[in-house]
Amino acid sequence: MEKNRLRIIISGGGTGGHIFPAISIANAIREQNPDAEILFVGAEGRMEMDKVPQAGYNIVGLPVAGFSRSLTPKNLIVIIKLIKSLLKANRIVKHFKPHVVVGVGGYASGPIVKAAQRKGIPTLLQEQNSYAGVTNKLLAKKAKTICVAYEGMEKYFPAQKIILTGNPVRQDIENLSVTRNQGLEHFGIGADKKVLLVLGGSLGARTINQSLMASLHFIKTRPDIVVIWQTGKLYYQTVKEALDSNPVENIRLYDFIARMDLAYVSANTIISRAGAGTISELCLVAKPCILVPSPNVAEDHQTRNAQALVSRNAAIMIPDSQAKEQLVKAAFELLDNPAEQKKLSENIARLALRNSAKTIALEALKLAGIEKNKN
Ligand SMILES: CC(=O)N[C@H]1[C@@H](OP(=O)(O)OP(=O)(O)OC[C@H]2O[C@@H](n3ccc(=O)[nH]c3=O)[C@H](O)[C@@H]2O)O[C@H](CO)[C@@H](O)[C@@H]1O
Repeated sequence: MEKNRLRIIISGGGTGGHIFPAISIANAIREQNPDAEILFVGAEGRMEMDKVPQAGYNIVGLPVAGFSRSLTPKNLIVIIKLIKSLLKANRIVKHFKPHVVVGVGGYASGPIVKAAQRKGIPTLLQEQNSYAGVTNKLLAKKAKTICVAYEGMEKYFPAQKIILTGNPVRQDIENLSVTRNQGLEHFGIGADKKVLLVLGGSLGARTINQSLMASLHFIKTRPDIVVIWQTGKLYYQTVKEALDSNPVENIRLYDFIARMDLAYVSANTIISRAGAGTISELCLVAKPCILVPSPNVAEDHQTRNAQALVSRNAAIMIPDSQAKEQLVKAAFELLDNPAEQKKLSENIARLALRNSAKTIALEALKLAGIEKNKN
């Protein structure tokens, strides 16, 4: 460790929704300050322990785990792990001596941000959702800056600390540089077709998959529409086998789509879960969409994310419980209604927030005592 180098810890993870923004913030800090020493702190055994090194950063894991919502003896183990994590977090902070610590939510950010706050090191929180997670709410009291993606977050955090930055989005999606024709070619779709893109978040969505499975005969009746369908890794094989025995020409099936930029430019309408990162992208690419919030997330935060759009006529929402009957029919109706598509796409575009990773990086540098030019 060099004495004069800027040192920053970025902590959190769990799902793609936390890790991708964390990596974007790190990249933006590096761009501003190429010498900065950046250390990630994640949860042992979680996705960040692979994804962060792949992105070229060092990561240390804490033995932290989540509490079970019901009273079970397992929670005793969780408490022991939490104590161990707090001790390890203290050691990391003592040894690495960060100038600032950034927490993006998820298990690991709790102990490390807390350890930094106890030592008087400035901390910055990033909340991706329109509803604050428990960890971020607890850490907010002593945090210096809280970067959020939705208006109205003073319900959860002290208003004077909040900065509306939006969620970091990959460059190739924020500044789309591909054409629709390139997209259609990539997915093997004719230029005269309408495209429905179906997304289930980084892990895939069971209900959305079941809704499409239940509508295969209906999809077949519309050869003018092509469906690009992302199932998620877990569900891919089952769906593929069903389609192998009952082929549907106008479906393109994927477990995960690497080129989301090409998928977005191709789409006329999108069906999606309401994860915060995906919503930030939908605002930037300004596409009409139908959101089916996952009912399986903490405090039903995806419904709140979706409502923030629906209340501004910027998206349609269908509850998970009604998706099987309504989803595909509603999507095809929207595909057949250019005026409604135009209205939704104009309204969702108004909610787009740009340059989020850079803005957050500049705020972190400010806390570290380094002022940078905003342009
Ligand atoms: C089940 C769960 O816990 N979901 C949470 C998780 O969502 P999840 O991990 O699904 O994350 P988001 O919706 O925020 O982001 C998904 C990211 O994966 C990318 N992508 C997705 C599919 C694909 O085929 N290819 C691809 O690259 C998207 O472009 C996007 O960048 O974190 C979000 C942010 O805290 C939360 O709002 C979600 O509630």
